[in-house]
Amino acid sequence: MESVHISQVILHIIDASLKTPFTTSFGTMESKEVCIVEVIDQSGISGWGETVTSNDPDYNEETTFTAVHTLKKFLIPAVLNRDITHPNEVFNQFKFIKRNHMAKAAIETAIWDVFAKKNEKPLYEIMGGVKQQIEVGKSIGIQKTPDHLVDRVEQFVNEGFKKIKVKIAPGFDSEYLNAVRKKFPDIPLMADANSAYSLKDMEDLKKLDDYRLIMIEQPLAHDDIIDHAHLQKNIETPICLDESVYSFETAKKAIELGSGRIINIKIGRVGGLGEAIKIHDLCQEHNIPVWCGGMLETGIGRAHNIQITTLPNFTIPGDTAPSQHYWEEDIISPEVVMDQGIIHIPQGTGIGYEVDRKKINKKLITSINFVEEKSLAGSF
Ligand SMILES: O=C(O)CCC(=O)C1=CC=C[C@@H](O)[C@@H]1C(=O)O
Ligand SMILES: [Mg+2]
Repeated sequence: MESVHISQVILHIIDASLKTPFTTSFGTMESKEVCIVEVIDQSGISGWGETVTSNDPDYNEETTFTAVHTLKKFLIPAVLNRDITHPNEVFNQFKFIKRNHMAKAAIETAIWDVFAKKNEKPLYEIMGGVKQQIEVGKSIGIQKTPDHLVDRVEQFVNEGFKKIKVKIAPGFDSEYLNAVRKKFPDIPLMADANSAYSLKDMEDLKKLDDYRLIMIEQPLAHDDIIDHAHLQKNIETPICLDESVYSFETAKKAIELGSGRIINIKIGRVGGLGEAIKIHDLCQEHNIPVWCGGMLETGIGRAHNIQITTLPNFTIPGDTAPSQHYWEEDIISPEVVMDQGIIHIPQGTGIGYEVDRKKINKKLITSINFVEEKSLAGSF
């Protein structure tokens, strides 16, 4: 395989407004600033990634502002004008920087994309993907009433989604799940609590077993694997970890402790594709199924999610709904579409979708161009 030499990086910072506000136990998102990372190889080929941060540090400790700072001051200098033999080495090159995984993933995934394009292969082939199509799930934010939730579930069941994920929190759980199960007794249904509960809620959490959920995602604290292990011993419903598993090491520890039986892999949360593939492989060795979580990405991040979902142990439909579920207009072409709950893997090189510069420019707040060390000067 041909190595890559990144001779230029451009950060395109855009304002991305969701079609429908998205409510979870920690708040409602209507729009966010996204830093689109374009890395340009000396051959002129571009690779693309994006920050999956939001404007507030409500999912993890990062924001788009912190990510742009970390990219400018540390991550871009670490790869600019250097030869990269394989994108697998990039995460290790960043290890002098603690955490900041979403910032790292934004540029590491772009390097995977440009590497695949330069070697004229689809990204899934470089990663060891085995599927030509993937099943798709839909994540639904907290709704005003149980009836509103049932209506949304009905809409998405009719669209053919293979898994329905509903957000829950204290006061928005049993009544809502009961209403959905009454109308849809057999659909593959899961709930995501985004750390809204604690072990003090054990009796409420035990009630979740009444709804035959395929999993309960991240019920307890965002940085916990001990209480989750205790809870898993007390409920039948498989626990799926999201926020708690931010690295290969935390995945290893969570598996050893029995903190959960399923892991939601998010490329941004774990620091990039290299780390995500390592976690996938570890889970496969321990018969822990994984699926690809979503972070309300634009088409660039969505394309990376689709590519990684072709790996064999991604056996549960991910939160990879089509572009039109999020954006009036996505920034890729073609947009991500779904056919009765299935996305067909694009056969183009790299991420398989073209990035539409005109559509980026329509949402552009600012762009920052890095061609050599001196352009890294300046304050923030
Ligand atoms: O991108 C999607 O459709 C999934 C969105 C989603 O469920 C989430 C996005 C971002 C943070 C969380 O609120 C939540 C999750 O925890 O999976
Ligand atoms: Mg989650």
